[in-house]
Amino acid sequence: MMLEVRGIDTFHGETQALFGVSLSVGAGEVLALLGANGAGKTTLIRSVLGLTRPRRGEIRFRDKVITTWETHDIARAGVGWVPDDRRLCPTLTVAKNLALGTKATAYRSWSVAEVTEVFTALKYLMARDAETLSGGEMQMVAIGRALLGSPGLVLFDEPSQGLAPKIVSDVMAVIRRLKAEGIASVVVEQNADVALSVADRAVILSRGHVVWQGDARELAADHALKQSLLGGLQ
Ligand SMILES: Nc1ncnc2c1ncn2[C@@H]1O[C@H](COP(=O)(O)OP(=O)(O)OP(=O)(O)O)[C@@H](O)[C@H]1O
Repeated sequence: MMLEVRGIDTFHGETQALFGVSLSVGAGEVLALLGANGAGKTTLIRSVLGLTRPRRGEIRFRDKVITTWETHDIARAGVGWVPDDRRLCPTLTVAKNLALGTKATAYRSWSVAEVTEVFTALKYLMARDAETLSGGEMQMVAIGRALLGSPGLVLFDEPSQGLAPKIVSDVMAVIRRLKAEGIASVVVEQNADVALSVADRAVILSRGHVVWQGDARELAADHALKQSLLGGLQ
């Protein structure tokens, strides 16, 4: 198993955001993590990354308990992150932003040439400061940076948010390519149909609780189930 989250309770101050949440992601598996605003999706990602630590429960990555590891050690173990707000260094060039994310792990390394092969537009943007990029271009840099970090698992937080349909489909193609190479992904999405189009399995959170988990295709095909679980979110 690539990632196993077992019964975590995570708080922001005194406010509990996750209640006994458990989920798992196998090698090369794509998990869609769905739910309304405030359901706890980002908190789950932050818990895995050691940014907001769970008070109870356990997180394992490749059978190692990482619950109390430092964030940089979790990254070095092969957990990649594409944050919803991209988190680029605004006054550094695209090339420097990509270089900052580059590291070796136990997983396959990516070259800048491979990243620009995936996102061809990046080739012509290398010398531009990150703050001058469009939202879609920033997202490509954020994903490229995650790939250059040689991940075995990538946590995508709202990858389609604010992007044109063409870029959304490029991003989903990257997730499929990662899968073909055995790299697992967790895809947090407000847009359920986009995430379900690439996912093997889905987990739905509601107010910090897992309320459904199962086969992504089954959920995608069952309009009534989607409606009852996700309401207007599809
Ligand atoms: N820094 C914080 N301080 C206090 N409460 C927080 C903080 N971050 C999140 N929360 C609360 O924790 C709960 C879960 O939030 P979280 O951001 O994980 O949800 P989400 O599913 O990612 O939502 P969204 O789709 O809106 O990003 C919400 O009730 C939110 O208000």
